[in-house]
Amino acid sequence: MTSAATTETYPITGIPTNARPQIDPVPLRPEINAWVSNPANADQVALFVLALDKFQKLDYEDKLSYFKVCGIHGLPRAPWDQPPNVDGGYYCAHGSILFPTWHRPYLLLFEQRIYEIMINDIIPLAKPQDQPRLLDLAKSWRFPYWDWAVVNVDVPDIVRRPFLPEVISKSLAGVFGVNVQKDPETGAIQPNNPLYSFRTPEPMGKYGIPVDNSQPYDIAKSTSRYPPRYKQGDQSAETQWTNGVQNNDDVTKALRVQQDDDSPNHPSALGGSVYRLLTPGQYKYYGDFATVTYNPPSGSSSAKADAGAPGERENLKANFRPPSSHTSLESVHNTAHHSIGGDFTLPGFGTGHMADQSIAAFDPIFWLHHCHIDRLLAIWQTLNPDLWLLDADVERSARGKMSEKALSPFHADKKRTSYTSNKVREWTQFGYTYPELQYWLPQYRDGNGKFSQEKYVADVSRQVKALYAPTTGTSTGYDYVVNVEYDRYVPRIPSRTDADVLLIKDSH
Ligand SMILES: N[C@@H](Cc1ccc(O)cc1)C(=O)O
Repeated sequence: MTSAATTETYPITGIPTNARPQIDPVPLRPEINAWVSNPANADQVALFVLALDKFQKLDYEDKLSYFKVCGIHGLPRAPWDQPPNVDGGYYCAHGSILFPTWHRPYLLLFEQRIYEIMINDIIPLAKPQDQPRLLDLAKSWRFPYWDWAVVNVDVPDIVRRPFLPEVISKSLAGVFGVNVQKDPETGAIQPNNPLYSFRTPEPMGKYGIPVDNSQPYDIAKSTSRYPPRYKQGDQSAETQWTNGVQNNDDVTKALRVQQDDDSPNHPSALGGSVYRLLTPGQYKYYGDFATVTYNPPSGSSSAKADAGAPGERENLKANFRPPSSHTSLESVHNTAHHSIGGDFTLPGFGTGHMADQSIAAFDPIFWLHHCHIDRLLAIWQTLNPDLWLLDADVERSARGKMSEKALSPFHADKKRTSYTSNKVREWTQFGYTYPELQYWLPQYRDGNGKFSQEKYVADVSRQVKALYAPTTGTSTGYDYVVNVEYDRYVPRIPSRTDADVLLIKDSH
Protein backbone atom coordinates (compact mmCIF):
# COMPACT_ATOMS: atom_id res chain seq x y z
CA MET A 1 0.00 0.00 0.00
CA THR A 2 1.35 3.42 -0.86
CA SER A 3 1.16 5.90 1.95
CA ALA A 4 -1.15 8.85 1.49
CA ALA A 5 1.77 11.19 1.96
CA THR A 6 3.44 10.11 -1.26
CA THR A 7 0.39 10.70 -3.42
CA GLU A 8 -0.98 13.84 -1.79
CA THR A 9 -0.67 16.97 -3.85
CA TYR A 10 0.31 20.35 -2.45
CA PRO A 11 -2.81 22.47 -1.91
CA ILE A 12 -2.39 26.00 -3.21
CA THR A 13 -4.85 28.06 -1.22
CA GLY A 14 -3.34 31.50 -0.73
CA ILE A 15 -2.75 32.94 2.72
CA PRO A 16 -5.80 32.00 4.81
CA THR A 17 -8.49 34.57 5.61
CA ASN A 18 -12.15 34.27 6.52
CA ALA A 19 -13.15 37.00 4.11
CA ARG A 20 -16.09 36.56 1.75
CA PRO A 21 -14.84 37.18 -1.82
CA GLN A 22 -15.65 40.64 -3.23
CA ILE A 23 -17.45 41.57 0.00
CA ASP A 24 -15.12 41.68 2.99
CA PRO A 25 -11.80 43.51 2.99
CA VAL A 26 -8.73 41.41 2.19
CA PRO A 27 -5.06 42.44 2.52
CA LEU A 28 -3.47 44.31 -0.38
CA ARG A 29 -0.56 43.15 -2.45
CA PRO A 30 1.38 46.40 -2.14
CA GLU A 31 3.41 48.46 -4.62
CA ILE A 32 6.96 47.53 -3.63
CA ASN A 33 8.53 51.00 -3.37
CA ALA A 34 5.74 52.42 -1.24
CA TRP A 35 5.78 49.35 0.98
CA VAL A 36 9.54 49.18 1.56
CA SER A 37 10.12 52.91 1.99
CA ASN A 38 7.59 53.27 4.80
CA PRO A 39 9.62 52.82 8.02
CA ALA A 40 6.47 51.52 9.72
CA ASN A 41 6.82 48.38 7.57
CA ALA A 42 10.45 47.65 8.48
CA ASP A 43 9.65 44.53 10.52
CA GLN A 44 7.31 43.14 7.88
CA VAL A 45 9.88 43.77 5.14
CA ALA A 46 12.55 42.11 7.30
CA LEU A 47 10.26 39.12 7.76
CA PHE A 48 9.83 38.88 4.00
CA VAL A 49 13.54 39.24 3.25
CA LEU A 50 14.51 36.58 5.80
CA ALA A 51 11.84 34.18 4.52
CA LEU A 52 12.88 34.68 0.89
CA ASP A 53 16.52 34.14 1.85
CA LYS A 54 15.63 30.93 3.66
CA PHE A 55 13.43 29.83 0.73
CA GLN A 56 16.34 30.31 -1.69
CA LYS A 57 18.59 28.20 0.52
CA LEU A 58 16.25 25.22 0.97
CA ASP A 59 17.62 21.96 -0.44
CA TYR A 60 17.19 22.00 -4.23
CA GLU A 61 15.82 18.46 -4.04
CA ASP A 62 12.96 19.60 -1.81
CA LYS A 63 9.75 19.89 -3.86
CA LEU A 64 8.84 23.07 -1.98
CA SER A 65 12.25 24.76 -2.35
CA TYR A 66 12.80 27.98 -4.31
CA PHE A 67 14.84 26.04 -6.85
CA LYS A 68 12.09 23.51 -7.52
CA VAL A 69 9.27 26.09 -7.52
CA CYS A 70 11.16 28.37 -9.93
CA GLY A 71 12.05 25.30 -11.97
CA ILE A 72 8.35 24.66 -12.70
CA HIS A 73 8.40 27.49 -15.24
CA GLY A 74 10.96 25.97 -17.64
CA LEU A 75 14.27 24.27 -16.99
CA PRO A 76 15.25 21.80 -15.68
CA ARG A 77 12.07 20.22 -17.10
CA ALA A 78 11.25 18.17 -14.03
CA PRO A 79 7.75 16.97 -13.17
CA TRP A 80 6.36 18.89 -10.19
CA ASP A 81 3.56 17.66 -7.93
CA GLN A 82 2.76 15.09 -10.57
CA PRO A 83 3.77 11.44 -10.87
CA PRO A 84 7.41 11.01 -11.90
CA ASN A 85 6.42 9.43 -15.18
CA VAL A 86 4.81 12.69 -16.34
CA ASP A 87 7.13 14.58 -18.64
CA GLY A 88 7.05 18.00 -17.02
CA GLY A 89 8.33 19.75 -20.12
CA TYR A 90 8.02 23.49 -19.72
CA TYR A 91 4.87 23.91 -17.70
CA CYS A 92 4.54 27.66 -18.27
CA ALA A 93 1.78 28.72 -20.61
CA HIS A 94 3.03 31.25 -23.14
CA GLY A 95 1.61 32.01 -26.55
CA SER A 96 -1.62 30.64 -25.15
CA ILE A 97 -4.96 31.94 -23.97
CA LEU A 98 -4.04 30.34 -20.63
CA PHE A 99 -1.08 32.71 -20.15
CA PRO A 100 -2.76 35.09 -17.62
CA THR A 101 -4.57 32.44 -15.58
CA TRP A 102 -1.67 29.95 -15.48
CA HIS A 103 0.53 32.51 -13.74
CA ARG A 104 -2.11 33.28 -11.08
CA PRO A 105 -1.80 30.02 -9.07
CA TYR A 106 1.94 30.03 -9.80
CA LEU A 107 2.36 33.36 -8.01
CA LEU A 108 -0.01 32.21 -5.29
CA LEU A 109 2.22 29.18 -4.68
CA PHE A 110 5.28 31.42 -4.33
CA GLU A 111 3.47 33.80 -1.95
CA GLN A 112 2.16 30.90 0.13
CA ARG A 113 5.62 29.33 0.47
CA ILE A 114 7.07 32.59 1.77
CA TYR A 115 4.22 32.89 4.26
CA GLU A 116 4.74 29.30 5.45
CA ILE A 117 8.46 29.94 5.94
CA MET A 118 7.71 33.14 7.86
CA ILE A 119 5.45 31.20 10.20
CA ASN A 120 7.42 27.97 10.54
CA ASP A 121 11.03 29.08 10.34
CA ILE A 122 11.50 32.80 10.84
CA ILE A 123 9.10 33.93 13.57
CA PRO A 124 10.30 31.21 15.99
CA LEU A 125 13.76 32.86 15.78
CA ALA A 126 12.43 36.14 17.17
CA LYS A 127 12.32 37.07 20.81
CA PRO A 128 9.20 35.54 22.43
CA GLN A 129 7.69 38.94 23.26
CA ASP A 130 7.87 39.93 19.57
CA GLN A 131 6.28 36.78 18.19
CA PRO A 132 2.53 37.57 18.46
CA ARG A 133 3.07 40.92 16.71
CA LEU A 134 5.15 39.27 13.98
CA LEU A 135 2.45 36.64 13.47
CA ASP A 136 -0.05 39.41 12.77
CA LEU A 137 2.41 41.01 10.36
CA ALA A 138 2.82 37.71 8.51
CA LYS A 139 -0.94 37.19 8.26
CA SER A 140 -1.50 40.61 6.75
CA TRP A 141 1.56 40.41 4.48
CA ARG A 142 1.03 39.90 0.76
CA PHE A 143 3.52 39.65 -2.07
CA PRO A 144 4.53 43.06 -3.50
CA TYR A 145 4.31 44.09 -7.17
CA TRP A 146 6.64 46.22 -9.25
CA ASP A 147 4.88 48.59 -11.62
CA TRP A 148 7.30 49.02 -14.54
CA ALA A 149 4.76 51.03 -16.53
CA VAL A 150 4.68 54.22 -14.47
CA VAL A 151 6.28 57.52 -15.46
CA ASN A 152 9.96 57.70 -14.47
CA VAL A 153 10.03 53.98 -13.81
CA ASP A 154 13.11 52.60 -12.10
CA VAL A 155 14.27 49.26 -10.74
CA PRO A 156 12.97 49.19 -7.14
CA ASP A 157 15.57 50.49 -4.74
CA ILE A 158 15.56 47.33 -2.65
CA VAL A 159 16.19 45.18 -5.73
CA ARG A 160 19.21 47.32 -6.68
CA ARG A 161 21.06 46.83 -3.41
CA PRO A 162 23.32 43.91 -2.67
CA PHE A 163 22.91 45.17 0.92
CA LEU A 164 19.70 45.76 2.76
CA PRO A 165 18.51 49.26 3.61
CA GLU A 166 19.42 50.59 7.05
CA VAL A 167 15.94 50.34 8.58
CA ILE A 168 15.61 46.71 7.61
CA SER A 169 19.08 45.80 8.83
CA LYS A 170 18.24 47.43 12.16
CA SER A 171 15.05 45.46 12.39
CA LEU A 172 16.88 42.21 11.54
CA ALA A 173 19.32 42.82 14.33
CA GLY A 174 16.83 44.21 16.85
CA VAL A 175 13.85 41.93 16.37
CA PHE A 176 15.29 38.73 14.95
CA GLY A 177 18.71 38.91 16.54
CA VAL A 178 20.24 38.25 13.14
CA ASN A 179 23.90 39.01 13.12
CA VAL A 180 24.18 41.65 10.40
CA GLN A 181 27.76 41.82 9.25
CA LYS A 182 29.43 44.03 6.72
CA ASP A 183 32.53 42.87 4.94
CA PRO A 184 34.85 45.90 5.09
CA GLU A 185 36.42 45.03 1.74
CA THR A 186 33.51 44.05 -0.46
CA GLY A 187 30.84 45.91 1.48
CA ALA A 188 28.78 42.72 1.28
CA ILE A 189 26.36 42.24 4.09
CA GLN A 190 25.13 39.02 5.64
CA PRO A 191 22.43 38.00 5.23
CA ASN A 192 22.43 38.77 1.53
CA ASN A 193 19.62 40.68 -0.10
CA PRO A 194 17.70 37.83 -1.75
CA LEU A 195 15.93 40.27 -4.10
CA TYR A 196 19.20 41.35 -5.70
CA SER A 197 19.88 38.00 -7.34
CA PHE A 198 19.54 34.27 -6.76
CA ARG A 199 22.88 32.67 -5.94
CA THR A 200 23.85 29.02 -5.94
CA PRO A 201 26.87 27.42 -4.24
CA GLU A 202 27.91 25.56 -7.41
CA PRO A 203 27.45 26.46 -11.09
CA MET A 204 23.81 25.90 -12.01
CA GLY A 205 24.78 23.24 -14.55
CA LYS A 206 25.30 21.00 -11.57
CA TYR A 207 21.61 21.30 -10.75
CA GLY A 208 20.40 20.56 -14.26
CA ILE A 209 20.46 24.01 -15.90
CA PRO A 210 22.17 23.66 -19.29
CA VAL A 211 23.35 26.10 -21.95
CA ASP A 212 20.27 27.60 -23.59
CA ASN A 213 20.11 29.82 -26.66
CA SER A 214 23.94 29.69 -26.66
CA GLN A 215 24.01 31.45 -23.30
CA PRO A 216 26.09 29.83 -20.54
CA TYR A 217 23.41 29.45 -17.89
CA ASP A 218 25.27 26.30 -16.86
CA ILE A 219 28.32 28.18 -15.53
CA ALA A 220 26.27 30.80 -13.68
CA LYS A 221 26.35 30.83 -9.89
CA SER A 222 23.99 33.80 -9.92
CA THR A 223 21.22 35.20 -12.06
CA SER A 224 22.19 38.17 -14.29
CA ARG A 225 20.64 41.29 -15.79
CA TYR A 226 22.39 42.55 -18.93
CA PRO A 227 25.34 40.16 -18.88
CA PRO A 228 27.88 40.46 -21.71
CA ARG A 229 27.46 38.46 -24.88
CA TYR A 230 29.28 35.23 -24.27
CA LYS A 231 32.00 33.86 -26.51
CA GLN A 232 33.89 30.70 -25.75
CA GLY A 233 37.29 31.60 -24.34
CA ASP A 234 36.35 35.16 -23.37
CA GLN A 235 37.64 35.13 -19.81
CA SER A 236 35.99 38.36 -18.75
CA ALA A 237 32.57 37.33 -20.04
CA GLU A 238 32.98 33.97 -18.40
CA THR A 239 33.77 35.50 -15.01
CA GLN A 240 30.84 37.88 -15.26
CA TRP A 241 28.44 35.10 -16.19
CA THR A 242 29.75 32.94 -13.36
CA ASN A 243 29.48 35.57 -10.63
CA GLY A 244 26.42 37.29 -12.06
CA VAL A 245 26.07 40.93 -13.13
CA GLN A 246 23.19 43.21 -12.21
CA ASN A 247 23.26 46.11 -14.65
CA ASN A 248 20.11 47.66 -13.26
CA ASP A 249 20.78 51.03 -14.91
CA ASP A 250 20.44 49.32 -18.27
CA VAL A 251 17.10 47.92 -17.13
CA THR A 252 15.91 51.41 -16.25
CA LYS A 253 17.16 52.78 -19.57
CA ALA A 254 15.33 50.11 -21.53
CA LEU A 255 12.09 50.66 -19.61
CA ARG A 256 12.27 54.43 -20.07
CA VAL A 257 12.93 54.23 -23.79
CA GLN A 258 10.25 56.68 -24.81
CA GLN A 259 10.53 58.87 -21.77
CA ASP A 260 13.81 60.29 -23.10
CA ASP A 261 11.81 61.53 -26.01
CA ASP A 262 9.84 64.70 -26.49
CA SER A 263 8.88 65.29 -22.95
CA PRO A 264 9.86 64.15 -19.50
CA ASN A 265 6.17 63.55 -18.86
CA HIS A 266 5.77 61.10 -21.64
CA PRO A 267 4.67 57.80 -20.21
CA SER A 268 7.03 54.91 -20.71
CA ALA A 269 6.63 52.77 -23.78
CA LEU A 270 4.98 50.24 -21.57
CA GLY A 271 2.81 52.85 -19.88
CA GLY A 272 1.13 53.65 -23.18
CA SER A 273 0.50 49.97 -23.86
CA VAL A 274 -0.83 49.35 -20.37
CA TYR A 275 -3.18 52.31 -20.78
CA ARG A 276 -4.45 50.80 -24.02
CA LEU A 277 -4.92 47.42 -22.32
CA LEU A 278 -7.02 48.96 -19.58
CA THR A 279 -9.05 51.41 -21.65
CA PRO A 280 -12.70 50.39 -21.57
CA GLY A 281 -14.05 49.10 -24.84
CA GLN A 282 -10.64 48.09 -26.28
CA TYR A 283 -11.41 44.40 -26.32
CA LYS A 284 -14.33 42.36 -27.49
CA TYR A 285 -12.71 39.04 -26.62
CA TYR A 286 -10.75 37.84 -23.64
CA GLY A 287 -8.38 35.96 -25.97
CA ASP A 288 -7.30 39.16 -27.70
CA PHE A 289 -6.45 40.71 -24.34
CA ALA A 290 -4.77 37.62 -22.95
CA THR A 291 -2.14 36.52 -25.41
CA VAL A 292 -0.04 37.24 -28.47
CA THR A 293 -1.23 34.20 -30.36
CA TYR A 294 -4.93 33.87 -29.89
CA ASN A 295 -6.77 33.26 -33.11
CA PRO A 296 -10.52 33.24 -33.03
CA PRO A 297 -11.70 29.86 -34.26
CA SER A 298 -13.01 29.99 -37.80
CA GLY A 299 -16.77 29.82 -37.83
CA SER A 300 -17.01 30.90 -34.20
CA SER A 301 -18.89 34.02 -33.30
CA SER A 302 -15.65 35.89 -32.70
CA ALA A 303 -14.19 34.99 -36.10
CA LYS A 304 -17.33 36.16 -37.85
CA ALA A 305 -17.39 39.39 -35.95
CA ASP A 306 -13.79 40.04 -36.95
CA ALA A 307 -14.21 39.35 -40.64
CA GLY A 308 -14.26 42.27 -43.05
CA ALA A 309 -16.26 42.62 -46.25
CA PRO A 310 -15.82 39.73 -48.71
CA GLY A 311 -12.57 40.06 -50.67
CA GLU A 312 -11.42 43.03 -48.62
CA ARG A 313 -8.86 41.06 -46.72
CA GLU A 314 -7.43 38.81 -49.40
CA ASN A 315 -3.91 39.97 -48.77
CA LEU A 316 -4.06 39.92 -45.04
CA LYS A 317 -3.15 37.02 -42.87
CA ALA A 318 -5.94 34.82 -41.64
CA ASN A 319 -5.27 35.86 -38.06
CA PHE A 320 -5.72 39.57 -38.64
CA ARG A 321 -7.53 41.24 -35.80
CA PRO A 322 -8.97 44.72 -35.53
CA PRO A 323 -6.40 47.38 -34.60
CA SER A 324 -7.91 47.94 -31.19
CA SER A 325 -6.61 44.60 -30.09
CA HIS A 326 -3.04 44.92 -31.28
CA THR A 327 -1.48 44.60 -27.93
CA SER A 328 -2.09 42.10 -25.22
CA LEU A 329 -1.21 41.40 -21.62
CA GLU A 330 1.29 38.81 -22.80
CA SER A 331 2.83 41.22 -25.26
CA VAL A 332 3.56 43.96 -22.69
CA HIS A 333 4.79 41.21 -20.38
CA ASN A 334 7.22 39.98 -23.06
CA THR A 335 8.59 43.48 -23.60
CA ALA A 336 9.19 43.82 -19.87
CA HIS A 337 11.00 40.46 -19.77
CA HIS A 338 13.40 41.53 -22.50
CA SER A 339 13.89 44.99 -21.02
CA ILE A 340 14.74 43.52 -17.62
CA GLY A 341 16.96 40.63 -18.67
CA GLY A 342 18.90 42.27 -21.45
CA ASP A 343 18.44 41.24 -24.98
CA PHE A 344 20.65 39.40 -27.41
CA THR A 345 19.53 41.87 -30.09
CA LEU A 346 21.49 44.62 -28.31
CA PRO A 347 25.10 44.83 -29.46
CA GLY A 348 27.46 43.36 -26.88
CA PHE A 349 24.80 41.99 -24.59
CA GLY A 350 23.82 38.42 -23.95
CA THR A 351 20.43 37.24 -22.80
CA GLY A 352 20.11 37.67 -19.05
CA HIS A 353 17.93 35.28 -17.12
CA MET A 354 14.72 37.32 -17.29
CA ALA A 355 14.87 37.43 -21.09
CA ASP A 356 14.82 33.65 -21.52
CA GLN A 357 11.67 31.92 -20.42
CA SER A 358 13.41 28.65 -19.67
CA ILE A 359 15.19 30.14 -16.63
CA ALA A 360 13.51 33.56 -16.09
CA ALA A 361 11.75 32.53 -12.87
CA PHE A 362 15.06 32.07 -11.03
CA ASP A 363 15.67 35.84 -11.00
CA PRO A 364 13.75 37.08 -7.93
CA ILE A 365 12.58 40.14 -9.88
CA PHE A 366 10.46 37.73 -11.98
CA TRP A 367 8.02 37.46 -9.07
CA LEU A 368 7.65 41.21 -8.59
CA HIS A 369 7.06 41.50 -12.34
CA HIS A 370 4.49 38.72 -12.44
CA CYS A 371 2.68 40.14 -9.45
CA HIS A 372 2.24 43.28 -11.56
CA ILE A 373 0.92 41.15 -14.44
CA ASP A 374 -1.61 39.58 -12.07
CA ARG A 375 -2.59 43.06 -10.90
CA LEU A 376 -3.18 44.17 -14.51
CA LEU A 377 -5.29 41.06 -15.05
CA ALA A 378 -7.38 41.78 -11.93
CA ILE A 379 -7.91 45.42 -12.94
CA TRP A 380 -8.86 44.35 -16.47
CA GLN A 381 -11.31 41.77 -15.10
CA THR A 382 -12.90 44.49 -12.98
CA LEU A 383 -13.30 46.76 -15.99
CA ASN A 384 -14.50 43.94 -18.28
CA PRO A 385 -16.55 41.71 -15.97
CA ASP A 386 -18.35 39.91 -18.80
CA LEU A 387 -15.29 38.90 -20.80
CA TRP A 388 -13.58 35.60 -20.09
CA LEU A 389 -12.31 32.52 -21.91
CA LEU A 390 -15.81 31.79 -23.11
CA ASP A 391 -15.32 32.54 -26.80
CA ALA A 392 -12.46 30.06 -26.83
CA ASP A 393 -14.78 27.49 -25.33
CA VAL A 394 -16.54 27.31 -28.68
CA GLU A 395 -13.29 26.26 -30.27
CA ARG A 396 -12.67 23.50 -27.79
CA SER A 397 -16.14 22.07 -27.43
CA ALA A 398 -15.13 18.67 -28.82
CA ARG A 399 -12.15 18.25 -26.49
CA GLY A 400 -13.50 20.03 -23.46
CA LYS A 401 -13.67 23.67 -22.57
CA MET A 402 -10.57 25.84 -22.53
CA SER A 403 -11.81 27.56 -19.37
CA GLU A 404 -11.88 24.13 -17.66
CA LYS A 405 -8.49 23.02 -18.88
CA ALA A 406 -6.07 22.05 -16.08
CA LEU A 407 -3.46 24.65 -15.22
CA SER A 408 -0.78 22.04 -14.64
CA PRO A 409 0.87 21.31 -12.26
CA PHE A 410 -1.15 23.39 -9.77
CA HIS A 411 -3.61 21.71 -7.40
CA ALA A 412 -6.36 23.13 -5.24
CA ASP A 413 -6.24 20.37 -2.64
CA LYS A 414 -4.37 17.24 -1.57
CA LYS A 415 -6.49 15.04 -3.82
CA ARG A 416 -5.08 16.02 -7.23
CA THR A 417 -7.84 18.51 -8.07
CA SER A 418 -6.28 20.72 -10.72
CA TYR A 419 -6.77 24.42 -10.93
CA THR A 420 -8.51 25.68 -14.04
CA SER A 421 -9.01 29.20 -15.39
CA ASN A 422 -12.56 29.21 -14.06
CA LYS A 423 -11.34 28.19 -10.61
CA VAL A 424 -8.92 31.12 -10.39
CA ARG A 425 -11.19 33.74 -11.97
CA GLU A 426 -12.16 35.23 -8.59
CA TRP A 427 -8.83 36.32 -7.04
CA THR A 428 -10.19 37.67 -3.76
CA GLN A 429 -11.12 34.10 -2.71
CA PHE A 430 -7.34 33.63 -2.32
CA GLY A 431 -7.19 36.38 0.27
CA TYR A 432 -5.68 39.28 -1.65
CA THR A 433 -6.46 42.21 -3.85
CA TYR A 434 -4.61 45.31 -5.14
CA PRO A 435 -4.63 48.94 -4.00
CA GLU A 436 -6.88 50.07 -6.89
CA LEU A 437 -9.40 47.32 -6.17
CA GLN A 438 -10.70 47.97 -2.66
CA TYR A 439 -14.37 47.23 -3.34
CA TRP A 440 -15.32 47.60 0.33
CA LEU A 441 -14.55 51.31 0.61
CA PRO A 442 -17.50 53.49 1.73
CA GLN A 443 -17.08 55.75 -1.30
CA TYR A 444 -18.47 52.95 -3.51
CA ARG A 445 -21.82 52.89 -1.70
CA ASP A 446 -24.88 54.57 -3.12
CA GLY A 447 -27.41 56.63 -1.14
CA ASN A 448 -28.94 53.48 0.34
CA GLY A 449 -25.61 52.14 1.51
CA LYS A 450 -25.57 49.52 -1.25
CA PHE A 451 -22.44 48.74 -3.23
CA SER A 452 -22.52 50.59 -6.55
CA GLN A 453 -20.75 48.71 -9.33
CA GLU A 454 -20.94 51.86 -11.44
CA LYS A 455 -19.17 54.04 -8.90
CA TYR A 456 -16.55 51.40 -8.34
CA VAL A 457 -15.72 50.83 -12.01
CA ALA A 458 -15.64 54.58 -12.67
CA ASP A 459 -13.16 55.03 -9.85
CA VAL A 460 -10.95 52.16 -11.03
CA SER A 461 -10.88 53.79 -14.49
CA ARG A 462 -9.98 57.11 -12.94
CA GLN A 463 -7.05 55.54 -11.11
CA VAL A 464 -5.84 53.82 -14.27
CA LYS A 465 -5.93 57.15 -16.11
CA ALA A 466 -4.03 58.93 -13.37
CA LEU A 467 -1.28 56.31 -13.52
CA TYR A 468 -0.90 55.60 -17.21
CA ALA A 469 -2.70 58.10 -19.47
CA PRO A 470 -0.40 60.20 -21.67
CA THR A 471 -0.12 63.66 -20.16
CA THR A 472 1.20 65.50 -23.20
CA GLY A 473 0.03 66.11 -26.72
CA THR A 474 -3.34 67.29 -27.82
CA SER A 475 -6.07 64.80 -27.61
CA THR A 476 -8.09 64.39 -30.76
CA GLY A 477 -10.44 61.91 -29.26
CA TYR A 478 -9.15 59.34 -31.77
CA ASP A 479 -6.97 56.42 -30.99
CA TYR A 480 -4.59 55.94 -33.91
CA VAL A 481 -3.02 52.58 -34.38
CA VAL A 482 -0.28 52.04 -36.93
CA ASN A 483 0.34 48.40 -37.50
CA VAL A 484 3.88 47.58 -38.56
CA GLU A 485 4.86 43.99 -39.01
CA TYR A 486 8.50 43.02 -38.55
CA ASP A 487 10.53 40.12 -37.35
CA ARG A 488 11.25 40.89 -33.72
CA TYR A 489 14.25 38.61 -33.67
CA VAL A 490 16.17 40.30 -36.47
CA PRO A 491 19.50 40.86 -34.73
CA ARG A 492 20.62 44.40 -34.01
CA ILE A 493 17.30 46.08 -34.46
CA PRO A 494 17.73 49.18 -32.32
CA SER A 495 15.91 48.93 -29.05
CA ARG A 496 13.73 51.81 -30.05
CA THR A 497 12.54 52.45 -33.52
CA ASP A 498 11.11 55.78 -34.51
CA ALA A 499 8.53 55.95 -37.20
CA ASP A 500 7.25 59.15 -38.70
CA VAL A 501 3.65 58.76 -39.60
CA LEU A 502 1.71 61.21 -41.68
CA LEU A 503 -1.96 61.17 -40.92
CA ILE A 504 -4.03 62.69 -43.68
CA LYS A 505 -7.49 63.74 -42.81
CA ASP A 506 -9.95 62.57 -45.36
CA SER A 507 -11.86 65.67 -46.40
CA HIS A 508 -14.34 64.07 -48.79
N1 LIG B 1 9.98 34.55 -24.86
C1 LIG B 1 9.20 35.76 -24.72
C2 LIG B 1 9.76 36.62 -23.64
C3 LIG B 1 9.74 35.95 -22.34
C4 LIG B 1 10.89 35.81 -21.61
C5 LIG B 1 10.87 35.19 -20.38
C6 LIG B 1 9.66 34.70 -19.89
O1 LIG B 1 9.60 34.10 -18.69
C7 LIG B 1 8.51 34.82 -20.63
C8 LIG B 1 8.55 35.44 -21.85
C9 LIG B 1 9.13 36.50 -26.04
O2 LIG B 1 9.12 35.86 -27.02
O3 LIG B 1 9.08 37.69 -26.08
